[in-house]
Amino acid sequence: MTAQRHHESEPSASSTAEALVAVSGLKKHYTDDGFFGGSPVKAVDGVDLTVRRGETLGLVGESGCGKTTLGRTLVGLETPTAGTVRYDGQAIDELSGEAREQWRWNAQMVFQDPESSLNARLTVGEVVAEPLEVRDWKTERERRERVFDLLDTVGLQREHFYRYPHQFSGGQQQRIAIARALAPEPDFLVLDEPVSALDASVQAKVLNLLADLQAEFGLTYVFIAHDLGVVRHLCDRVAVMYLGAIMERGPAGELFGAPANPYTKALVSAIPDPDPTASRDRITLRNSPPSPRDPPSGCPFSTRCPAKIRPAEYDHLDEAAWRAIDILTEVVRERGRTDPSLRDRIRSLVGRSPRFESIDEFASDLLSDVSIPEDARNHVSEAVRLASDGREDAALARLSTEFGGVCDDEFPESHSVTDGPRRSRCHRHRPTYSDPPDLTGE
Ligand SMILES: Nc1ncnc2c1ncn2[C@@H]1O[C@H](COP(=O)(O)OP(=O)(O)OP(=O)(O)O)[C@@H](O)[C@H]1O
Repeated sequence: MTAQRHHESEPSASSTAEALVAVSGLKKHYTDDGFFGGSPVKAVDGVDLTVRRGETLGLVGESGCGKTTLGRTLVGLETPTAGTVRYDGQAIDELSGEAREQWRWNAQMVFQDPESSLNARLTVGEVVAEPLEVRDWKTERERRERVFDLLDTVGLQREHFYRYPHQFSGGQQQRIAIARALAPEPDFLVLDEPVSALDASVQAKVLNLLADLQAEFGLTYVFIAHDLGVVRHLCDRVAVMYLGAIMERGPAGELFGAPANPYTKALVSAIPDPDPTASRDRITLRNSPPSPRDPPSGCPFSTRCPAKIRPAEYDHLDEAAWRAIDILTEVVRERGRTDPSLRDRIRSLVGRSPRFESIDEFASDLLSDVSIPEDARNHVSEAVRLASDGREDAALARLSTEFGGVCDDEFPESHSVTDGPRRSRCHRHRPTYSDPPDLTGE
């Protein structure tokens, strides 16, 4: 079953006044025709987000959750599969001619790895001047003057104009990349992990430079980062992404101080505490995120969520039993994903694969130390029998009917979680359920 991904309504007229970039129902799916071709990679899968003029919005989440793809789509380096990107109130797919050029000019991106983002055959001056030349901006003399000014702005020297990028350190290369991004005088920059490739000692300098540039030129930033400590320090607001969706968003201080969504709780619990004497429990998430080719049909986080809502009739099952049932469900789903003809090909290539064949053995191993009451155990055994007959869909249906709940079936709506602008996607925010509990100390 594919759950409907309802999205939030478009920003109201009053909020668009302060929105520089607003996206609604945004999707970016990649289709390929390779060996595993078929389902598209749903890198961004229904995002609603506003970036306010002059702010720094942090975009965080585990590797592969779609941050870079979303960032690239915001500056026009990717074309959305669905949804709308508005820049300064204008839908960008409706822009053409000079208006479109102007938007491309206004929205720039800085990439993680400066070395590979700079053309090694051009001098620094040529690299920075390139965007101006492409647009035939003013005279060559004026372009040269502008590049000198930009080098000065990012803390490089005039004589660096004539050198090549490889002659510089990582921090200086990132300064060159920033100068290049600033050349068209943009209002909006997507900074994709701009300091993660740099030495720790240089990171702070580049971050300070970015903060100074923002203050001087009134820039609006989307700051993509893994390092939540940096995001907390630098960003006004934060959006937490998981498997192509925004799970929570709100002011950085509030969101880090009292995360509302179970996924944010887990991420925040992993931020190292600057006070080494403070004791804080970390939430350990099991497994890795599911494939974006085949995301769960309900809540994207449902396969790993420690606060998942369980059916009331199985209140008596303990956490170990639920964990075993969840793992079994994932393994059956994984088997079901693999086309039987592909299974045969793999079998003929690598010999008999226990992963594909002995689900009974796997299940009896998994469940041997777990206490599962008889009523539940009968359903589990029936599901294993169906999977063992190659009827994974029927097995999944059985597991889902018996043990599934709202988190497996429905994409969660975005709920307001404070009086302010905080929003979180989690069924537990519905009045019928209790809020996500403290998840530490598992
Ligand atoms: N051009 C592409 N073609 C096919 N799949 C892609 C493409 N670009 C990204 N993807 C896939 O889309 C998903 C999201 O990738 P993306 O790089 O946006 O994530 P991310 O959160 O930025 O990850 P990271 O933090 O590792 O950079 C991943 O599964 C990735 O493999």
